[in-house]
Amino acid sequence: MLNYVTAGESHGPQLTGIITGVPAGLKLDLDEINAALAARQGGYGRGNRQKIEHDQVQIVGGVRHLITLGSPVALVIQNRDHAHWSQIMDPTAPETPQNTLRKVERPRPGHADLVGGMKYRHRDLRNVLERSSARETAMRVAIGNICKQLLRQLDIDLVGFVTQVGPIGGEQVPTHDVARVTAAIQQNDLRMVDQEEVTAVHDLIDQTKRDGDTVGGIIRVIVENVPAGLGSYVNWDTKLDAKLAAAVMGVNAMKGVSIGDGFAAAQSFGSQVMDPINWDETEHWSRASDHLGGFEGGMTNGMPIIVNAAMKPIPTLYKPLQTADVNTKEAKKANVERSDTTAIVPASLVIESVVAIELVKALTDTFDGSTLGRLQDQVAAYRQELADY
Ligand SMILES: Cc1cc2nc3c(=O)[nH]c(=O)nc-3n(C[C@H](O)[C@H](O)[C@H](O)COP(=O)(O)O)c2cc1C
Ligand SMILES: C=C(O[C@@H]1CC(C(=O)O)=C[C@@H](OP(=O)(O)O)[C@H]1O)C(=O)O
Repeated sequence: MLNYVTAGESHGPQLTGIITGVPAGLKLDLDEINAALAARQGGYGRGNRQKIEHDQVQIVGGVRHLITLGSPVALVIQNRDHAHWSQIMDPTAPETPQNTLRKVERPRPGHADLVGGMKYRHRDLRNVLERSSARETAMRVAIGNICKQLLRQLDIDLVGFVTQVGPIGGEQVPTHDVARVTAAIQQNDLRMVDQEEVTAVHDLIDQTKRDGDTVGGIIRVIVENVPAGLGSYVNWDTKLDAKLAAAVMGVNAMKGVSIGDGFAAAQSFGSQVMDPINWDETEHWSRASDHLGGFEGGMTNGMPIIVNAAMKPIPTLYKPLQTADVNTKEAKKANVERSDTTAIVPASLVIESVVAIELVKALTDTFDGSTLGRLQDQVAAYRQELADY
């Protein structure tokens, strides 16, 4: 089964990622990975860090001539900003007054600073924020894009987009058409389908920034053409909707995950929420609707997967909140580290990525993922079996 680990601090030399279980024989499109990284850097409301970075993936293991070998794939993304932090963030230089400059002692409410310091006995909270920073999500997007490329070889496509920023937007008519959504969101810098909301959201973000405040939002990922029966009802820890929820919640600043109609389903009657089953000669098994977001019993049911994620506002406020110095215990205003006003756009790419990764995990758990060819054969045979059921 595919798995991955990442390492690296926000202002350290680089991010490192290792993916195990990538099938042999997958031809990688490097430009596509780099385009995904560039998209994650963009979006309205980002801070100045992205003017410094120019994220490009280096593949340093597991691939020859752009084709995966079946061995662990190792990836690197440089932190250009490290040049400005080379002493402070040098992994091996001894501690001196010079390289402990820019100590963080006033924890920001909502960030990992205070609890991370308590747990790991750090008195310089930089030791916490450097890793809790969402800089790490650049690597998850690179890994996610490799998974997206693999899914495409199995005719599975997905897209993440923004449905709400602060109070603007909201539940739209669920759209299951990945190509249509992808085309629509490329028309604006908010990855929103509804173009009419875009100007209002720009104004909201501008005003929020002027106020020294921040704003969150809601992201949706839709996935098309996933075969029924991935995941299982037989045990709590085999349910794929639960694994997806954990992966989404594992992204920085996520506070809610729902599938399909999600919380709205709780306000509706059963007749409005269950997706009626149909069988006919051409379509075989199909559903009249997709309120349940493609899941029944923790298993994919063949309908598009719909995952929603609620992102809280960014914790670092330019008008900082009350806190206390972790060393002197004096009441102070929280630390202000350069920051985004909103990161809902990059987060939509990160959520898309973790969903892609989780689906590849499920596929390579269910089928033999040693080689792409065998995986394709097994998935095709399985799809035929489902159609014949
Ligand atoms: C793409 C992305 C960018 C983010 N940028 C910032 C930022 O500039 N400043 C900040 O304080 N938090 C930012 N965050 C949120 C923090 O990383 C996050 O709130 C923090 O790690 C605490 O974790 P938690 O919110 O999951 O509890 C960002 C999150 C994401 C997904
Ligand atoms: C570096 C990225 O996001 C960072 C995430 C982040 C945080 O606290 O999560 C804080 C900011 O870091 P910095 O103080 O260096 O600007 C963001 O810029 C990135 O997305 O590439």
